[in-house]
Amino acid sequence: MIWSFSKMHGAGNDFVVLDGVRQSIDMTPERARALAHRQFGIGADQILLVEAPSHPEADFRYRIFNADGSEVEHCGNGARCFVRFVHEQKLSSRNPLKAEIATGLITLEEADDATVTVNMGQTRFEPEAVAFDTSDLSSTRDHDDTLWSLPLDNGDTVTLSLVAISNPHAVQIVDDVASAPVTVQGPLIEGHPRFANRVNAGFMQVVDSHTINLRVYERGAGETLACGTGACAAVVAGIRRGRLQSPVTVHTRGGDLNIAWDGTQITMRGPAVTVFSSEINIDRLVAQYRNSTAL
Ligand SMILES: N[C@@H](CCC[C@H](N)C(=O)O)C(=O)O
Repeated sequence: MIWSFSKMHGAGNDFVVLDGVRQSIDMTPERARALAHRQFGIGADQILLVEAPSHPEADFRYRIFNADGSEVEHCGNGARCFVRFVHEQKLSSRNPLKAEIATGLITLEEADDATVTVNMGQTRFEPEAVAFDTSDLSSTRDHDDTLWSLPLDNGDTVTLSLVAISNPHAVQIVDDVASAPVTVQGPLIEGHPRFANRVNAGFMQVVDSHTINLRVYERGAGETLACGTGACAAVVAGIRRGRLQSPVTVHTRGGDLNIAWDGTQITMRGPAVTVFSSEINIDRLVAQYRNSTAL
């Protein structure tokens, strides 16, 4: 079966985007892994699938698969690419658009300067919202936030803010993102047994009250050049901790994102870029991927 796709990125967080409205796409974890593989596939942090909605108020349903094949609740950089894709592929000229994600509806608007603004939906802070087991763990208060001290397997203890932007995030403040132990602590936090559904691990350096530097070790994808929901989670955590004021410019390794939070609504503005569009034989790709001796 031949699938048309676009290769896109939002601040360097890259995607294979598929139109499941005009073509029949049966996505499986293995197909997502094969498409996302950097050597044996097209290569992507996430696979995005645009489908017809089931919600009466939505224009489309927007589904997200991590590079490891897991289907997840939200993807901020992907949401911006989703709108650009829908407009470029002439699936709809509507602007703004409403998209159905796993936890509800999000609103997205493309601007004349080629940026996209997304109203990111609900924000929650209870440990249950990120499926975090707090039993016998110590916590402290920092302004409006609760910080959890989590011992890691390597002997480090990290101090985490918990934020769900539909998907789960654990954010810590570090002195310097360049030297932060992202690749050591990231996988230990991501796969910590206290997070029943794993978690995205954010490392935020506060530059001033309207600026942060951010790196995120993403659940199911490893460290990416940018994470949109991670940027939202970091900004919300920083505001709740009294370190930041809305709006905030988030410098990531792949570019800048602008995040605003009024205590209820969180919006993200940033770029969405199409690299190329092409076609792939998905059955042949998966067969080659299965036969690869290197995996
Ligand atoms: N890159 C994304 C987030 C993608 C999903 C995440 N890895 C998860 O598992 O929740 C973004 O831009 O938000």
